[in-house]
Order: sequence, then C-alpha cells, then structure tokens
Amino acid sequence: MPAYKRILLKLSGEALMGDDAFGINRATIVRMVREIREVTALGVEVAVVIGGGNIFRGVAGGSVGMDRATADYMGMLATVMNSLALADTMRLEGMTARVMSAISIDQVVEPYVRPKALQYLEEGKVVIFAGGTGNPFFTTDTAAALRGAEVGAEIMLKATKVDGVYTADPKKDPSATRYPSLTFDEAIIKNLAVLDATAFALCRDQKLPLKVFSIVKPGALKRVVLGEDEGTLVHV
Ligand SMILES: Nc1ncnc2c1ncn2[C@@H]1O[C@H](COP(=O)(O)OP(=O)(O)OP(=O)(O)O)[C@@H](O)[C@H]1O
Ligand SMILES: O=c1ccn([C@@H]2O[C@H](COP(=O)(O)O)[C@@H](O)[C@H]2O)c(=O)[nH]1
Repeated sequence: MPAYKRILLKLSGEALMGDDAFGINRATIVRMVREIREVTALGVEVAVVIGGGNIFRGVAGGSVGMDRATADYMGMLATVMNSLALADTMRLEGMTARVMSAISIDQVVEPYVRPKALQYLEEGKVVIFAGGTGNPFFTTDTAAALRGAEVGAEIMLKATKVDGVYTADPKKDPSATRYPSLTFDEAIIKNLAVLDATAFALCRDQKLPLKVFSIVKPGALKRVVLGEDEGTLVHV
C-alpha cells in the first residue's frame, strides 16, 4: 500500500550521465524510468522535475565570464532536453507522459498550465515539468518545490547521487554522517547544500515534506513510496 497518492519526484540531471562524462546514458535513463513505472503501477500519481547538470549549469557559465542570466536560460533549456528524453523513454517503456515547459518553445513542448497538469495527473499520466521555474537565478530544486506545492503533492522526493542528507557534503568529507530526519530550519541554519536554501524555505513555508534518497540504489524509490525506512526525511 503506497504511503502517498501524489508525489513530486525531483530527478538528478547529473545522475543521468551514469558513468559517462556528459549527457544521457541510455541504460541509466531506462533504469530510472522502470523504477518510476513500478511506482505508477501502485496507483501513485507522479509529477517529475529533472535537473540539467548533465548538460549545463548557469553557475559554470557565470564562472567563465558569461552573462549569468543567459547561462541560466541555457541551463533551463538543458532541462527541456532531459525532460523530452525522459518522456520518450517512458513512451518506449509503455507509459504515458506529458512534458510541460515554464519557458515557451511551443513547437517542441506544451506550456505549463496548472489546470491541465492537474487533469493529466488525475488521468494517471506522468507530468514532467521542464524549464525550471522559467526564471534565471533559480534551480530545478526550487522548481520542484514550487510545482510540488502547486499540484498538491503530498511529498517532494529528491532522487540524487547520495543516499540522504549528511552533516556535510559526503563527497568532500568522508567523516560526514547521515541524518535519519531533520527539520527545514536545521537544514537552512546548517547550510546543508544538498538542496538550495530557496527550495528548503519554499518546502518549509508550504509544509511540503521532503525526502532525499539515492537514485543509484535499486528499488529505493519504491521503498520510499511504500513508506519504508530509506533516505532522509526533512520536515517542518
Ligand atoms: N549536507 C549534504 N548532504 C548530502 N549531500 C550534500 C550535502 N551537501 C552537499 N551535498 C551534495 O549535493 C549533491 C546533490 O545536489 P545537486 O543539486 O548538486 O545535484 P542534483 O540535484 O542531484 O543534480 P542536478 O542539479 O543535475 O539535478 C550531492 O551529490 C552531494 O554531493
Ligand atoms: O528555475 C530555474 C531552474 C534552472 N535554472 C538553470 O538551469 C540549470 C540546471 O538546473 P539544475 O537545478 O542545476 O540542475 C541551473 O544551473 C540554472 O542555470 C534556472 O536558471 N532557473
């Protein structure tokens, strides 16, 4: 029995690379999609936001002298590419997905219209929100919190390369330990960078709980959805 009726799943763009240096690794995206399919088969309504870190991040452009807003628009376009790849992989795996973008590219993808997104979710279609928030200086974590709150998701699930929230970045500090749970205020005060502060604050203010877990660990998404002990819960 799933613990949630509707979820907002934030998928790491960077994790899409698998063992490659850039872009979308075929086996990795297929594996991610099959994990999502298992959850939809439980009757859970799934909305997805996918990052763009496997292609481009605005901060990288900014650091080499690019105009930051321009670089951020490039990052948002990267999330559109990942969203299209994800929806197409879902199609190949027998699922029905709709991509809705926060930035208009009408020939390629339909625009984000909230009532339409709600309709798709009620029909059991997976909705993939592309283009982040549509604004520079934000991240797809914030887009996920925003869309999660808008569509009334019961929880935001951040599927990333680490298996939870740690006392410090575990990729840089091997002595860091994992929290089983913590509050949004603790995460913000301690500056825990697994999510940006804007996203943490939006989840907190909208009372949208957050679970951080590993996208690399097989079956972790299903265990989270079944309410089993997996990852780190961040709550009000
Ligand atoms: N306190 C912390 N606990 C856990 N991870 C942390 C912490 N601080 C920093 N991190 C880092 O945050 C990363 C996850 O967030 P990040 O936004 O960089 O990636 P993502 O969301 O998975 O990728 P993308 O932006 O491409 O979607 C982890 O891989 C980890 O190295
Ligand atoms: O609302 C948003 C969302 C994203 N961006 C830009 O896109 C890239 C990729 O997103 P990640 O969350 O880092 O995966 C991000 O670095 C920003 O440059 C944005 O500007 N606004």
